[in-house]
Amino acid sequence: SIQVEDDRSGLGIETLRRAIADNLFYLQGKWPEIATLNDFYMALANTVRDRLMPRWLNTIRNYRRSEVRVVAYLSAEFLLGPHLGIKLINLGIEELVRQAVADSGLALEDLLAQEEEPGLGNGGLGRLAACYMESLATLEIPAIGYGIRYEFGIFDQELRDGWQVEVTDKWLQYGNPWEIPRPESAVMVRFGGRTEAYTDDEGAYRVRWIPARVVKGVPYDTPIVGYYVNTTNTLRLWRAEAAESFNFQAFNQGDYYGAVDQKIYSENLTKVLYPNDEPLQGKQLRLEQQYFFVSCALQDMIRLHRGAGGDLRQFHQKFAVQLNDTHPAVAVAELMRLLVDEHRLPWDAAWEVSQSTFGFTNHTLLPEALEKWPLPLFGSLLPRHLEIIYEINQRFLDQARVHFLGDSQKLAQLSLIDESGERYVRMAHLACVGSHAINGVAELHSELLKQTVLKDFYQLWPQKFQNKTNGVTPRRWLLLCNPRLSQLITEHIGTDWVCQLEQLRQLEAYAEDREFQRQWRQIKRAVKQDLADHIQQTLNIAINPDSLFDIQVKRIHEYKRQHLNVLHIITLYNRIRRNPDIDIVPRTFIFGGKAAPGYIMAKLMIKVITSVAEVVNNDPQVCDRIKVVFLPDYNVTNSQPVYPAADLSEQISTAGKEASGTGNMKFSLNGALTIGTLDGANVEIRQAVGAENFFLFGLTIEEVQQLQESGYNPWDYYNRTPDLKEAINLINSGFFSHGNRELFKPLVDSLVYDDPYLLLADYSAYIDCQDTVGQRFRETDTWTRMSILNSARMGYFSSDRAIREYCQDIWHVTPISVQLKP
Ligand SMILES: CCc1ccc([C@H](C)CC(=O)N[C@@H]2O[C@H](CO)[C@@H](O)[C@H](O)[C@H]2O)cc1
Repeated sequence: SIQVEDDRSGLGIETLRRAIADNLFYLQGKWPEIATLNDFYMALANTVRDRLMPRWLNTIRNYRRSEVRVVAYLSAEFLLGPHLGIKLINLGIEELVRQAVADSGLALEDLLAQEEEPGLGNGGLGRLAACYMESLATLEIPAIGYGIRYEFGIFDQELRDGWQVEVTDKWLQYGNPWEIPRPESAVMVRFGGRTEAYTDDEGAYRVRWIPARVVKGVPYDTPIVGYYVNTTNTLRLWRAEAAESFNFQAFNQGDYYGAVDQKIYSENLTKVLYPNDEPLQGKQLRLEQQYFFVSCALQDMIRLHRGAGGDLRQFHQKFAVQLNDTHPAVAVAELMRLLVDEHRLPWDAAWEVSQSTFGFTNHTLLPEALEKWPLPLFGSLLPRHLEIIYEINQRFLDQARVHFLGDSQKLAQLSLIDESGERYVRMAHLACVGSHAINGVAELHSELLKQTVLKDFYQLWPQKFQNKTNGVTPRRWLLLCNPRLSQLITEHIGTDWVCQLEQLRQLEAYAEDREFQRQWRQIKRAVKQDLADHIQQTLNIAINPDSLFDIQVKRIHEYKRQHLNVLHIITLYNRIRRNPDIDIVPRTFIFGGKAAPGYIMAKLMIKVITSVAEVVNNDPQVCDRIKVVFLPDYNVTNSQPVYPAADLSEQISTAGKEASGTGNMKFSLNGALTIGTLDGANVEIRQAVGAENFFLFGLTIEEVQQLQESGYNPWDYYNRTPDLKEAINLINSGFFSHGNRELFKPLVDSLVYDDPYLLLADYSAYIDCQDTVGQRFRETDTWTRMSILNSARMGYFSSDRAIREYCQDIWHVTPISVQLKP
């Protein structure tokens, strides 16, 4: 008898092919001959989704078991990237599906390319949250990610005449097969209004909050599949809807706008992601977004806990809640409101629970990125929370007063309320007071936190402070984005490295092996050729795959110093112009990254890159020895072919400014060598790969502080460094701007008169280091050995290692393997 597999779960190639055809017919409602590629993508996506459902529902069943402790990761951003590819890999069905799609007359690559990525984040912080969610599932840790389901994610970037132009990110226009709406789990969120004290039926003093507006929060669940495990955790993203989507009375009175204004107002709440990556905007809608998803999340957790028969006094034993920077920090006040006002726990008991529940991760030292809300705004939007924050502050300062013997200056510095001028609520302080653990994201950063922005808290609670150096998931950032290198690695050391990245160290044995070196080089060459073909097709720029691919991809920001990279390019260009026969190593400089729309200097940095590119790429004297490319719309999808293709990874931020970086890890993992400063995780990468396999340059954090204290005058460096002066003068002359001397004046002036990020001070060391890079690249075997050793020694920088540390030191949770019960 013919064995027919279940259409929904079967993994036979014929069953998969039939399931795709069925979903195309029944879900997309299309005949194959008229179906679009997107229809086939949707049909395939639903076919794959069916196959993860048993894991997902059995994992969810676990959450409800009272004895199961769950990690809740609260983040305003989750930069997930496309789903289909990583789900095929983590389910272990990639080759089966590739065959089934081929049997349907299509190519899997073409369907993968159809997916609109959910760009629900800006950069490092959002992507880290996504890597951590994937590692939590792979490590079989029960976890829920809580965030916002923005209707419009990070803008799409187009370059028009070399300038960034933002285009709305309509990621939901064709629907999203990877989410399930859960209207039955909606919760209500209040805003504005006033509070009222009253005595309850037990005669206890109580406060009620009479809101001005109520909005409905509707959750949408997305499965996060672990690698080769049954655990499939939930990412619960909240969408705002009108509590009353249509006001019939208003309509009857002919007030048609009134009938829907609530709907418009409410839905505006989760309409769009704020595209700022560091500079603060302090807009009311931003605070509303933060409070909205935090209240939804905490109400959801309390419902789950009580649903499992839990007592709220043990809430912290059920949930370990991590605050991903200060964006969800209002959670400290919201949990107190829910426990005290709604569930009538005594203040002290509630505070005990609250502090034991929260952990806080800081991701930036930039003063302009530390969130503080004007008191009037905060008080008018969240009147009850302000009262609670006053109470928390009172009790905290009483404690601090004892410790600091009434040092009022110190108390003012510690206070949750900044009383220095305009009055503000300091969200980082609220997070520190309300959490039992505070961590930075790289050793240097965590040290700087204790010495600078949070030093007073460190003095008060040294035991709370920890370091958790960032990590990246090897499933997306090696197995998925670099299948050829992954295969070479697996052929030599087996497959364990995918979940035990430390296993890569076994590659050290092959670092000098000539045949292995040849294969390693061949794969890098092939990946570079692919990127060259992509750039030729999409940007019509011909690049030489044998040139040194020198890549800097990350958000555009002055502290990341993309403009220092440009100064190197112009310096090389001037060398060629001075002596056209000069023998330089052919280089392809590749940039990518979005600028926050309101960040003028960052936008000017993009323009100077594209302007230099236009001149250098078309200058016959250069004759292709240098090419400069700005890859538009840098996002997760577009970054995946870039990390594997790099020879050189640019990590050149001013020491003390980049909290960690994670791109630096992705590059090294894929065999790129790093040119970088002693900043963020560069320090630990250099320690891991060996100083001899890392191109270090620049001022250390101590030297930066000394120079700034001793009075830094960039003009002196400009004057006494001929190559630097010539490069800056060339920009200033209008040479790259069709003679327009005004265009880049703001950039040049900021450098020669102010230079807050010390580019001019680091210029000479950078150029010298780049010359060393060029020489080393000529020594092919040496470079290949260094490249192999870089990959071999990146095991520590797996997000699995980071998550194991969070589980052990902050969340105190242990893995639970999921049984697939029918
Ligand atoms: C209020 C606007 C805003 C938005 C985002 C942020 C994030 C904290 C910025 C961010 O993404 N920081 C990056 O976080 C990464 C993950 O830890 C680090 O690797 C980067 O060094 C850090 O810049 C700050 C301020």
